[in-house]
Amino acid sequence: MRDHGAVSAPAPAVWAAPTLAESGTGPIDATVTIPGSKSLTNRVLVLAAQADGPTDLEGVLRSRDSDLMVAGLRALGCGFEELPGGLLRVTPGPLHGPAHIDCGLAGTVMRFLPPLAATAPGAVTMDGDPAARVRPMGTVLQALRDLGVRVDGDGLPFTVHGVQAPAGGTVRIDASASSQFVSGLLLSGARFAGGLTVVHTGKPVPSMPHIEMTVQVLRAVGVQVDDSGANTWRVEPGPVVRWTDPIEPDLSNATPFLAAAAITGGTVRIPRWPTTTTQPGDAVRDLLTDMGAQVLLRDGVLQVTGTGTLDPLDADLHDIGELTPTVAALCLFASGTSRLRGIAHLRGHETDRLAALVADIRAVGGDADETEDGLVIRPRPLTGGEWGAYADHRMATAGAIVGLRVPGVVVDDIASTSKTLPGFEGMWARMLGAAADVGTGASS
Ligand SMILES: O=C(O)C1=C[C@@H](OP(=O)(O)O)[C@@H](O)[C@H](O)C1
Ligand SMILES: C=C(OP(=O)(O)O)C(=O)O
Repeated sequence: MRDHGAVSAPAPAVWAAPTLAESGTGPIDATVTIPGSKSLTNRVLVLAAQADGPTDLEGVLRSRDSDLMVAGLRALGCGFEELPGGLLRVTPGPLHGPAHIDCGLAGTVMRFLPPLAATAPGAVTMDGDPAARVRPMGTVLQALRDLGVRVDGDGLPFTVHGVQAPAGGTVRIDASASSQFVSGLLLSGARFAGGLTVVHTGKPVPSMPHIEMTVQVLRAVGVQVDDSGANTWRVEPGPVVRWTDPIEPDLSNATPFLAAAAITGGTVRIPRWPTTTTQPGDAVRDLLTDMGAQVLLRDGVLQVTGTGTLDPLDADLHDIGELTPTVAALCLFASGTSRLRGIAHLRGHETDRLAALVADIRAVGGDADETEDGLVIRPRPLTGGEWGAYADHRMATAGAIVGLRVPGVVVDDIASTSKTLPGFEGMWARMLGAAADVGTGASS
């Protein structure tokens, strides 16, 4: 069985992004199979660790972020077993410390596990990559303190001193820097003796679809949630039953492939596109339609075809911030100036994504500026150059998109894609030379 014990950051790997012209295969015409959603996988893993019996999970993502979640839950006392057919069996045990948890650069691990650790008697220390240590964390830790849990530290590294059934109750937080502060508390709320009521006060919470996803998965495992009031969520204490559905593909990870079709006049199809979903990646259908691509969802397959022109965008991405690197790459090839708004919180993502995008766009001869809450991107002819990944999977895949049309783009660390999509380069190469299905298994 795969070792989920230590999931260190992969060594950086320089990658010359292939242009479509170099691939010599004509327009892209590919069907790309996308692995499971990071956000769903890591929520379902946290819930399976609290369930009333073993859960066999189908379609879970295997990547650094999900491996870190598995390792963290294992450290807290949970069992994991690979079953035939790609299933992962999660066997909940009594959760307890002492334990050490490596969060890597995974927001879902660093924000979802402290509230669970608060319910695991003993000391649980958590740390992560150097880049993780500057990500906003204090809100979750202060929330736990306000709930009577002892916590040492205000950011990574920190220690949570868990107890059997912490009292719970009402906690007020400012979640304007990350929706994950709310999701993390809700996901373990049923284990607090009095349940949890989370009240947000402050500027609007970003990434609201991700909180809707949290509410939906909690209800699917029998947890009672009241989200009827604005900025208030109530989770009742009680048992967690088993999750049964296959995990949806990661729609955000599908977006670089769809963007490839849109900017090159090719066609990309993504199977198993859900009819309804809380994944923010589903918004790519509207974004690409607004930009002039042809978008068709039929029989569970999303098909995008580039039409040869791309209109500029003026869009508020507050709810769907994780799509920004893909969208920014698309905007470089639009017919006019694009404005992306509502994404100041991206400064606390894997890297400061606004600064990183501006730096990378300029490095390949482009013209972009940061605004207070977003980006302005003015298309102009691009040249090659080094595209920095900043350890950020979505920055790396944005570089791949740009490189399709611009010779000489070199991504300085393509290995960063292993955060949520290991094997990305192989999938990309096969898309360019694709005859048939582009899965994740085979090497290129
Ligand atoms: O809960 C989740 O799974 C996520 C929530 C969002 O975080 P923010 O609210 O910090 O943007 C999103 O950007 C991230 O990729 C995944
Ligand atoms: C912001 C992201 O990740 P994380 O879950 O680490 O916050 C992302 O994947 O775009």
